[in-house]
Amino acid sequence: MSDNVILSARNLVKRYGRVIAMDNTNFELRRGEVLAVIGDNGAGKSTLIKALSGAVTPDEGEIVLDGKPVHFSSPQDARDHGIETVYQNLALSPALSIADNMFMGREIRKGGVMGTLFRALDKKKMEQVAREKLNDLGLMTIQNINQAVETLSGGQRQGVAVARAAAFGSKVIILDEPTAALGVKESRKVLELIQDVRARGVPIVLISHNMPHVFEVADRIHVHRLGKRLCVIDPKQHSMSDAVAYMTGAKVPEETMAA
Ligand SMILES: Nc1ncnc2c1ncn2[C@@H]1O[C@H](COP(=O)(O)OP(=O)(O)OP(=O)(O)O)[C@@H](O)[C@H]1O
Repeated sequence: MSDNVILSARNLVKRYGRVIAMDNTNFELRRGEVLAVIGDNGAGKSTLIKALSGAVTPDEGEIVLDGKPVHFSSPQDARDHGIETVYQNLALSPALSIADNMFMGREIRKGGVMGTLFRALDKKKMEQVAREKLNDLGLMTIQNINQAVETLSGGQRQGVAVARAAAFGSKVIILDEPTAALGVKESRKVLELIQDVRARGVPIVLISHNMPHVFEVADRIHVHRLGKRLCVIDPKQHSMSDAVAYMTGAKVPEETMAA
């Protein structure tokens, strides 16, 4: 397998009783790219993403991260390996502040006995780092880092979730429908953020039903159909109507990009 590939999967299978959610599917994410994953409802995109992010254990098949086979036992295990997934709804805890959300599960403790024995949090340090990370990604339209996340706009929330994923040395960021609940302006911000993250060299998997968004930011498009990857297309060589036709089976792809 080429060095250019950061995350791949081969022949993944997942059965739920008689339903085959993944039917020998393959997957390949290259370094530094935005790979969109598209497919009709029930095609098996979520199951694939859950397998890549440790939320589902495949019945068969192999996942390779950075050249090494991996078997994730949980989403936390996948995170520990550098795969961050931002789900549309589950991304953040609304009642907690921005800084607390950014450091959830990775809190910075105070030095000395207060930190080691009493596990006291270094709030100042966390606020400072959170501010820096948001600033880096051009997200400082947020006024107050101690503001509860529930008071942010949808776009800002997505921003915080993506910033959190991007801030902690992730190797891969998976975004599940990041613009689905957002207005035009907020969607634009999130699309810009995706491009910023790519510019920093972090590859992104973008699951989306929004064809204009997919065509705007994706370097390649993985088309999923009936539980497996049907083809990978170049958005510069194919139209949105081609993509939809492949997804729905109205058209069979003739040639696809090397996957
Ligand atoms: N936990 C489960 N138990 C039973 N069947 C499941 C489960 N998860 C997924 N499936 C089935 O597997 C198939 C693929 O579902 P999946 O959610 O992966 O598709 P999807 O492409 O993400 O769909 P959508 O775009 O509608 O979210 C569907 O037929 C679904 O009903």
